[in-house]
Amino acid sequence: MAERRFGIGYALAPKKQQSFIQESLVNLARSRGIDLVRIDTERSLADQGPFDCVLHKLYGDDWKRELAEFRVKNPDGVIIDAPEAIERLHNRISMLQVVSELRIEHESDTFGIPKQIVIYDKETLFDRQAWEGLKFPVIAKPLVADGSAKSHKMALVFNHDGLDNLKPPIVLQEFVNHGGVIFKVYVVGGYVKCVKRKSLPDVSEEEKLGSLDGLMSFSQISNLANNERTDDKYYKMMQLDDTEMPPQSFITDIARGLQQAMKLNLFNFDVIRDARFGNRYLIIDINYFPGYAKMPGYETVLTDFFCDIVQKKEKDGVESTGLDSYEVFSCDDEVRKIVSCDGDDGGDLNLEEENRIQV
Ligand SMILES: O=P(O)(O)O[C@@H]1[C@@H](OP(=O)(O)O)[C@H](OP(=O)(O)O)[C@H](O)[C@H](OP(=O)(O)O)[C@H]1OP(=O)(O)O
Ligand SMILES: Nc1ncnc2c1ncn2[C@@H]1O[C@H](COP(=O)(O)OP(=O)(O)O)[C@@H](O)[C@H]1O
Ligand SMILES: [Mg+2]
Ligand SMILES: [Mg+2]
Repeated sequence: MAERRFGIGYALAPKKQQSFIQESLVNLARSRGIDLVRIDTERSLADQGPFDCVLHKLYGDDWKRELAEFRVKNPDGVIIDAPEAIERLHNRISMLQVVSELRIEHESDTFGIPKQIVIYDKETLFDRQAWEGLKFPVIAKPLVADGSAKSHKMALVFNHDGLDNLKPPIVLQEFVNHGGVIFKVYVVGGYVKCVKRKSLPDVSEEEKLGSLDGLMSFSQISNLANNERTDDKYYKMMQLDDTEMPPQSFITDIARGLQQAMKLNLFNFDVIRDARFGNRYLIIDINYFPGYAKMPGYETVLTDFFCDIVQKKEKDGVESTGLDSYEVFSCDDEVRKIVSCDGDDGGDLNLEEENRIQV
């Protein structure tokens, strides 16, 4: 009998497609019975395929409608992941709210998020009362995290003078010294991998007091222009060798907790270790469908995941995958309100190029 083959359609932005859909991944998947097929976003999704599974990272209501139509016409198809679940990550407040709701006990380590406030208008930005409990320096982040270059444009703000350059809606988050190294935890279904990356350097007491500009801007600090991130040379170059990793079981528990709470399979989160304590970890960012190609052995990890999904679906039906795509996650009205901020209201830090941090 001919081997049963499975079709997985992918809908990705061109840059993402280029980095993720590598020949090595396509070939490995094919050798294990899975055909990765590009979805033509100019045509109706429901008219393409047939797909056992749809993999996607696209934004907007049109795309959500395409997925809804696909779901109606293909009740057996799996959508990874549900657009409603992904939307939580498009807003830097709702993104981290889920962390505060996790209950994980660990003998020696604790976790949380940095102190932060959301600012919707200039008036509140300069209102000292709104700032109660928050200390300089702070990082100003655009409220919306929609994958645009603008949504990654941040500023380290040292004092009130630095506030003039900010354009709400923004999140102001306390900057926490963490030894210049960030931990990125990649999750693919049941797989969890933690790697080290370069981060912003610590800020000394003198720098806190002496900054003339009041603000320095930066963007995507943990991403290098060159691609050599996974080998020994990279770690030496970045002097990451000496940094101790967080306990694996602790990180895995957080990853599983986040996965269950968010109902997502493909994401990563950024963690820093608070230099004041050494056993206190802070989650600062969660990203949907991150740059997996940077993960060592990504082809095998992703192919294993694809096989797992289609086999579960084949054996026990779509419900068994745990990926019923239109299950809307429960959230309160406030979250619902702030996650639905489409359009050009994502805040813009409006920063001068000369303020860029050199690392
Ligand atoms: O492109 P890459 O490989 O740098 O991946 C980006 C991620 O880098 P990471 O894997 O965390 O190092 C990146 O993570 P950070 O936000 O930089 O922590 C984002 O996930 C980014 O997606 P988006 O622009 O937020 O939609 C990711 O960009 P897209 O590939 O999804 O455009
Ligand atoms: N609260 C914080 N304290 C210290 N450094 C931070 C903090 N928040 C962010 N950073 C630094 O800024 C970088 C970008 O912030 P992040 O929230 O991850 O945004 P992005 O979505 O663009 O990756 C992080 O990788 C880290 O180096
Ligand atoms: Mg990040
Ligand atoms: Mg991010």
